[in-house]
Formats: sequence, structure tokens, C-alpha cells
Amino acid sequence: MAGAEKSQSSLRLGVNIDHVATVRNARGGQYPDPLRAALMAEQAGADGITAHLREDRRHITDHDIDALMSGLSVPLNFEMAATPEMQKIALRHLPHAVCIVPEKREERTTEGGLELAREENRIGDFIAPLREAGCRVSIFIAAEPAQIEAAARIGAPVIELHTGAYCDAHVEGKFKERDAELERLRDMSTFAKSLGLEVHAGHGLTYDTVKPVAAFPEVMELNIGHFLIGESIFLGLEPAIKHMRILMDEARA
Ligand SMILES: CC(=O)[C@@H](O)[C@H](O)COP(=O)(O)O
Ligand SMILES: NCC(=O)COP(=O)(O)O
Repeated sequence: MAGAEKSQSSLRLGVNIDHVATVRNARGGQYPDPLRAALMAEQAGADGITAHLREDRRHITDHDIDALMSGLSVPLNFEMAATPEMQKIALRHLPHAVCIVPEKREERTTEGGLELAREENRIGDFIAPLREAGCRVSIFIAAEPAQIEAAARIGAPVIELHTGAYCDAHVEGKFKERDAELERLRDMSTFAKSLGLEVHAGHGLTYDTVKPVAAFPEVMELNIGHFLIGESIFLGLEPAIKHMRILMDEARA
């Protein structure tokens, strides 16, 4: 794999490059190029790249997915809504991983996890061809027993726990709420692992919030994007990623 400084840690870092595309799309054209950022992330030690092809194409585009699929040396984690269009795109590209996420056109960001318990049969049928095609399927869910049990029942090998509520509570200074959210994430990581699921986590993580989540021994992968792309304005992309990697490794030591 590319990236000489790749960590030996059991905790993988997936760098989400969606918001490089957000900046590019603010002016149209081709700059800054998400693939260039992804290749730099590889060099900085990212274990994988995450990209969310939203139905409204507000950031990542179909062309970006083509370019990432042919240009990356590390695995692509393709985030997608559970729609026929996205399933077709995933089956055409066969990325290493697909992560099924909820999507609402009007939302500013992915506000919660997929309501899997309510849609168990549909999502089970939806992921079957992706699994048969060899993609590692994960489901982006809230840290709730009902969602985790549903993920296990439909045979999803991986879940990604939404860390947004924990991160938002930290930013808003609601520390009791933050600690309760963290506790929930910890308990649900343990519960998911006990059901045989591989546990990932992500959304809204920053230097201030990453360590307690990285410390959970059940968590195998963190996906982090918006903060890292923002921080790269101040530090540069490689140093921003390397610092995140250091914090993750410290939490795990
Ligand atoms: C699913 C997830 O948490 C990320 O992919 C996130 O959705 C990307 O950023 P936006 O929500 O801003 O599109
Ligand atoms: N799945 C979460 C992700 O890819 C990154 O989310 P964020 O760090 O951009 O909020």
C-alpha cells in the first residue's frame, strides 16, 4: 500500500474528502481536485479514503468516483443512500467498501443514522447484491440496540456509529450530555462486537473529540472529513492528518 508512514495501529483512519469537492464546486471548474487531496491523504498515512456521492451531487460527483477508483492505492469507502441509482453505481465500480447512509435532500449534513430497524427487509435485500459482489458493506446507524440488532440480522458485517450527537454536545459545551453520548457509544460498540459486527465510527470528529472514541477497543476504523479539510487551511492537509493519526495512536496506546 502507498504511504510509507502508514500506522501499524489496529485502528484505521479513513479520510473523507467530500469537502474538497465542496470548495471546488463553490466556483465550478476542477480546483481543488479531490483525487489530489486523497493521494496526499494516503501519503500522510490514511488507511482509506471515504467519499459520499450524494443524490444531489452537492460535493462529490460521479467523475470524482471514477477518478478515485482508478487513482487510489488505498481502499475507497463509498458512502451512498439506499437507492437503485446508487446501487447501480456501486455495482459498476465495486469499491472495497460501501457504507449505506440516510439522506435527506434538505439537510445540511447527515443528521442521524439510518432507521434500519424500520427498513430491515428493504435494506437487507438492498445490500445482498453488494455483498455478493464482494463489497464490504457497512451501515451508518445511531448507537441504539434496535439498529445494531437489525444490522446483525440482515448480515451486514460492519456498522459505523454516528458520533455527531457526541461531537455537537462537546462543541455546545453540554458536557453532561456529551459524556452520556460517549457512554452510549462505548456500550453500543461493545454490544455490536458481541453480535459479531465490526465497529466503525465517525461524523463530526475533531482533535478535541477523537481520543475518547479512538480509545474504544472494539472500534476498528474512524472516518473523519469535515474537520480535517477545514484544519488543512491552517496546517496543510498532510500535517492535519498526521496530527489526527498521532492522537488516535495515543488513545490506543
Ligand atoms: C455519512 C457522513 O457522515 C459523511 O459522509 C457526511 O455525510 C459527509 O458530509 P456531508 O454530510 O456534509 O455531506
Ligand atoms: N462517515 C463519517 C465521515 O465520513 C466523516 O464525517 P465528517 O468528519 O465529515 O463529519
